[in-house]
Amino acid sequence: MDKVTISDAVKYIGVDDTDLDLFEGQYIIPNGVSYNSYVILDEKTAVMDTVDARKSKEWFENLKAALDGRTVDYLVISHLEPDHASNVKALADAYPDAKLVLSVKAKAMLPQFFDIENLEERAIAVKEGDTLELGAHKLTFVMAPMVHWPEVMVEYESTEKILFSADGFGKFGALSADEDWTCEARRYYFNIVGKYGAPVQTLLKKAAGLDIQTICPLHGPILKENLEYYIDKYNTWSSYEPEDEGVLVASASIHGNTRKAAEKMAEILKEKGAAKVAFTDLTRDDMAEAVEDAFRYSKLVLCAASYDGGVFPPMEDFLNRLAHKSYQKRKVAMIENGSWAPTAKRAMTGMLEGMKNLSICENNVTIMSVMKDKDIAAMETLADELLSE
Ligand SMILES: Cc1cc2nc3c(=O)[nH]c(=O)nc-3n(C[C@H](O)[C@H](O)[C@H](O)COP(=O)(O)O)c2cc1C
Repeated sequence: MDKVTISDAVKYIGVDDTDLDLFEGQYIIPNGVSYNSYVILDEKTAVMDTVDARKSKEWFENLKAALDGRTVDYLVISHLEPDHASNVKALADAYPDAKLVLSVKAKAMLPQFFDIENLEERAIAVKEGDTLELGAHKLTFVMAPMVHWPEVMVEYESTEKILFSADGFGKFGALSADEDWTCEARRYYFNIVGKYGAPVQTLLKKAAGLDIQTICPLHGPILKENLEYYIDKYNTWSSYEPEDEGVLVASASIHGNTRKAAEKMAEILKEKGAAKVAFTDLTRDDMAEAVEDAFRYSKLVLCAASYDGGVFPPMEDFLNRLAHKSYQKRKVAMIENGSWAPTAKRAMTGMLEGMKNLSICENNVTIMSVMKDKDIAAMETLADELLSE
């Protein structure tokens, strides 16, 4: 915590969590995650969100140290997800004079999580553009519904030009981890916020009207420099445009023959000059990273075994996840494998049909059990079609 510095008046009081097995019950986090929280010390004090219940003790210690004997005047609640709001009641109880500042929707949702006495008197429900004076510092509230919960708001502090961006611009990885921002921010974005591109675009348009010098998200590092880079990434991601020209080859193989064909396809694509070819084994690799790469690149090759009159479940799972996250605007090729009545292509096509603006190749390939020379020739044709504009 000591190394995270924002300013004399704005203190970081968040915590790292380095031994959580799965974030949101499904995402591996090899380098942990941080639950960020901040306190603004002015004539009035404002705590900006709390943290996950796993780290309550450490967070309260950080809070007390930062307050240095002062009390909490306001707790600003950007949204109610438990990884940030778990300590709302604990703080409300520990500081009975603190007011809870939250969106109108958050106020309505709060009793689902906590029974807070005198909520009517304690809550300040804010709307778009409302402000809160703390002294020299002033918060302006900007509603961000469905980024990625309905009650979300972000806060802009105009004296120091800080955007408290809720889960926006967050990433996996504890603050103690020394790692690249983009990879883990992209994996976080597409798997957690991905479905809500349009609300993110709306928020970005509002943010464009603010003079922002620092972004304080609820996960990951505080962003102080080169903010255009991060905002530009969010613009690309939330508009569902490919970030990089390239192909993700995704393989779902039972006994290994489909995987061999997938690897051959990756080789062919490289030989034919694909800008970048990424590969994922959907039976073993991180599914969240596969989703991330599907959005990152402009093209996708689905290689799957037939299974019980449908498609091998790891591929079904992958496509289901892509559908959840509004996968769109990409070119897709398919290679299916089967031993008696191949059905993978039909099943995959059915799942792709519900997605917007996909261009599906015509020369998709069917392999019967083991890849033959004629299959390789067919894959060459498919690669040409996929790489053509
Ligand atoms: C449980 C199970 C169900 C299968 N269902 C089908 C099927 O419906 N149609 C078909 O043609 N092949 C089916 N197969 C066969 C595989 O799709 C086929 O052997 C394929 O070549 C396997 O490729 P792989 O070596 O990549 O696993 C099934 C195999 C298993 C194990």
